[in-house]
Amino acid sequence: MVRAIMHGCNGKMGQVISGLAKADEQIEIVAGIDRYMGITNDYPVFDSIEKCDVEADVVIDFSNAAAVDALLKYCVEKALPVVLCTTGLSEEQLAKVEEAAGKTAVLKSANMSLGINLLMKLLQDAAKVLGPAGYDIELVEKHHNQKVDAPSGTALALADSINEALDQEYTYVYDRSQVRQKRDQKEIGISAVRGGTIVGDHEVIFAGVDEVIEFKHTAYSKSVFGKGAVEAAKFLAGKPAGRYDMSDVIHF
Ligand SMILES: NC(=O)C1=CN([C@@H]2O[C@H](COP(=O)(O)OP(=O)(O)OC[C@H]3O[C@@H](n4cnc5c(N)ncnc54)[C@H](O)[C@@H]3O)[C@@H](O)[C@H]2O)C=CC1
Ligand SMILES: O=C(O)C1=N[C@H](C(=O)O)C[C@H](O)C1
Repeated sequence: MVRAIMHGCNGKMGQVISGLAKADEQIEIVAGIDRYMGITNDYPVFDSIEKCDVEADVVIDFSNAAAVDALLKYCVEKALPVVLCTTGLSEEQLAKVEEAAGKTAVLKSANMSLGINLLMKLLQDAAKVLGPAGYDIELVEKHHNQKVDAPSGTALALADSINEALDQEYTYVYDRSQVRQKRDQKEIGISAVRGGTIVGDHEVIFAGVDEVIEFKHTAYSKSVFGKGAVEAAKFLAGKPAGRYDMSDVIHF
C-alpha cells in the first residue's frame, strides 16, 4: 500500500484524488495539506506542509505555485518523492525543481491525462513534416473561470514538445495586440480563453496554404488528471532521486 500526502487536498483536484484513492486498494491518503480548512476529510489535514509529521511514501501536489517552494524544501529534507502537478511555476521555481530532483524523485507534468501525453508524441511527428513545409503553428487553450495561470501548463508543454521536434527554432507569442507586423513563420502563437466550467480544451492548429490540420483534446472531467496522478504516485514511491515525467508511467 502506497501512503500519500495530498498537497492541496481541499481544492478541486485534491478532492478528486481523495475520492479515487478511497476506491483504490493500492494507495491511501494518510495526510492532507491545505490552507483552506472548510472540508472534512477522513485523514488529518495540516495548514502548511512544514507542520505535517505523518510518515508517507510520496506526495501528490495540486495546489498553487506560491506553495511549491516550501513543498520542494520539505520533500528534499525528507527524501520524499513528489508528483508535482501544479502549473504556473516561474523560471526560478523550475530551476528549483531540477535542483530538488538531484536529491529526491520528482515527477513533474502539466497534464496527467493519457490523451494529452499521447498528443505530445503525435504532435512531434506532425511538426517534423508540417514545420519545414512552412505551416504556421497556433495553439488555443480553454479553461474554467477559476484558473489563475495563463497560458495553461499543458499549452506550454505542447508547444515545448513541438519546438523540441523542430530543433528549438520557434519562439512563443502570447499577445499580438501590440505588434503591428505579420507573424513570423517560426512562431508558435499561444492563446488562452477562460470561461464557465470548461475542464480543459487544447487545440493545436497547423495552418498551411489552402489547408489546415487540427489536433484537439477535450477533458470532460477532472478524473482524467486524477487517475494519471494516482498512477504516477504509485510509480514514484520508492524511486531513487531524479527527474521523471508521465512518459515513465505511460508506455505507448
Ligand atoms: N497536471 C495536471 O494534470 C493538472 C494540473 N492542475 C493544476 O493544479 C493546480 C490546482 O488545481 P485545482 O485543484 O483546480 O485548484 P484549486 O484552487 O481548486 O485547489 C488548490 C488548493 O490548494 C490550496 N492552496 C493554495 N495555496 C496553498 C498553500 N500555500 N498552502 C496550502 N494549500 C494551498 C488551496 O486552498 C486549494 O484548496 C493548478 O495549478 C492547476 O493548474 C489542475 C488539473 C490538472
Ligand atoms: O487548472 C486546471 O484546471 C488545469 N490545469 C492544467 C494546465 O494548466 O495545463 C491541466 C488541465 O488542463 C487543467
